[in-house]
Amino acid sequence: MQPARLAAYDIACRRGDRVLVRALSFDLKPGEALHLAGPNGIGKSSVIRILAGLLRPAWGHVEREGALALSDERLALDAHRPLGEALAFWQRIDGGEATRADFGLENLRDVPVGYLSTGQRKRAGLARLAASGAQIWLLDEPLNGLDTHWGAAAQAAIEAHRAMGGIAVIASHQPLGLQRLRTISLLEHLP
Ligand SMILES: Nc1ncnc2c1ncn2[C@@H]1O[C@H](COP(=O)(O)OP(=O)(O)OP(=O)(O)O)[C@@H](O)[C@H]1O
Repeated sequence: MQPARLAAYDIACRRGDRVLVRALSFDLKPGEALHLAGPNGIGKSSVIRILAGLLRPAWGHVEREGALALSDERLALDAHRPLGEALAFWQRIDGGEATRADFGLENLRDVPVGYLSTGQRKRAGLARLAASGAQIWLLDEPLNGLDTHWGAAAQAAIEAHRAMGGIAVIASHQPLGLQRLRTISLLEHLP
């Protein structure tokens, strides 16, 4: 894996006519993880979209070195295809290697993506992320909809990614059980 880096310099986030977050800076190197914390509506998803390059910061800038993959509530898999086919299709496009992370999807490979339950959809999204080969993972509420077992499996997959030199940014209002985790509360970055 090429050395990755993700850094934010004095970022401000505006949505509509409201500034949500200001003066947010960090610098993440291989193996590091950041938890963006804060209550509903504070701007966690908006910051993730800025880091992904999908939303322009009102101020400041982001520097990325390495490929980036995003997992959020929008499942990036074709709803009408069987899950196994949908994952294989994107794995060919994304060009990643087969992942060892187990999201318990083996028995669901013939089920159309659109029929998956909330937790199964979340696991499918994480499986696509894990198979992408991207060094930088952006995860927006990765534990939402997951039971205790699969919540722990998702966090184990993040730890395995870090152990291989990957970077993870996790936006979540829930506590996380990751090692050496840096936490930034967006409550400390209100305008
Ligand atoms: N396109 C938009 N235009 C204007 N306001 C928006 C837009 N998208 C989101 N917002 C507002 O920005 C604020 C932050 O939303 P965001 O989804 O980033 O918060 P969050 O911290 O991720 O919340 P949650 O924990 O509920 O997912 C909310 O008040 C939301 O209504």
